[in-house]
Amino acid sequence: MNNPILIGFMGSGKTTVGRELAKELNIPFSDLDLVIEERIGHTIPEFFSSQGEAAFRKIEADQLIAELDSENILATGGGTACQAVNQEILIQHDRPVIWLQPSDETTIANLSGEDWGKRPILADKSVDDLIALKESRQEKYGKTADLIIKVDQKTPEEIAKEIIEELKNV
Ligand SMILES: Nc1ncnc2c1ncn2[C@@H]1O[C@H](COP(=O)(O)OP(=O)(O)OP(=O)(O)O)[C@@H](O)[C@H]1O
Ligand SMILES: O=C(O)C1=C[C@@H](O)[C@@H](O)[C@H](O)C1
Ligand SMILES: [Mg+2]
Repeated sequence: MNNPILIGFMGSGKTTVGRELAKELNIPFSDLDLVIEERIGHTIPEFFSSQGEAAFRKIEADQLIAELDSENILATGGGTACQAVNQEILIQHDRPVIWLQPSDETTIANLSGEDWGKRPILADKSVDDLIALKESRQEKYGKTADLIIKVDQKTPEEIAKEIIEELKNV
């Protein structure tokens, strides 16, 4: 099997479900955000405030290519699949790209509390801004996705199992 790549908006569960999927399939897991944090020696919010988003996007694109050299299940960052350069890479690759798709309500619930502050893109943003950003990105995720998985009211384990079933048909 070509191991899947998870895409989707912040809080859709890419990291959480990716870990579960890797456990179920007994395949190593990589999380692009975490690999980048190890590489730069700072948290992503720290890097955004010192170097800015454009610098982050360069490293993200570079690290995406590096991660695709491995067979690990890959959880991308929330903006990875929205960058044109990354879309090219994801489309050309023959690994299945899975879009985790939550409702607005689930997105807000998943990002409330601590998780909001860990995402620099959300700094100083309201809930309405968050929903507008999510809406503006939908078409971009759709462009690269081979499979859409709706995640509302499902546990990470259930989502992982559904992905495994659906992958048999991709
Ligand atoms: N299916 C789920 N059921 C319950 N909680 C969930 C589910 N999926 C994710 N969460 C929770 O939502 C929060 C965000 O999840 P996660 O970090 O996996 O999202 P992400 O898509 O990786 O976000 P980012 O794009 O910012 O990396 C976490 O606190 C996680 O525990
Ligand atoms: O949605 C985004 O643009 C981001 C999501 C996070 O996963 C990180 O990759 C970073 O905070 C940017
Ligand atoms: Mg994540």
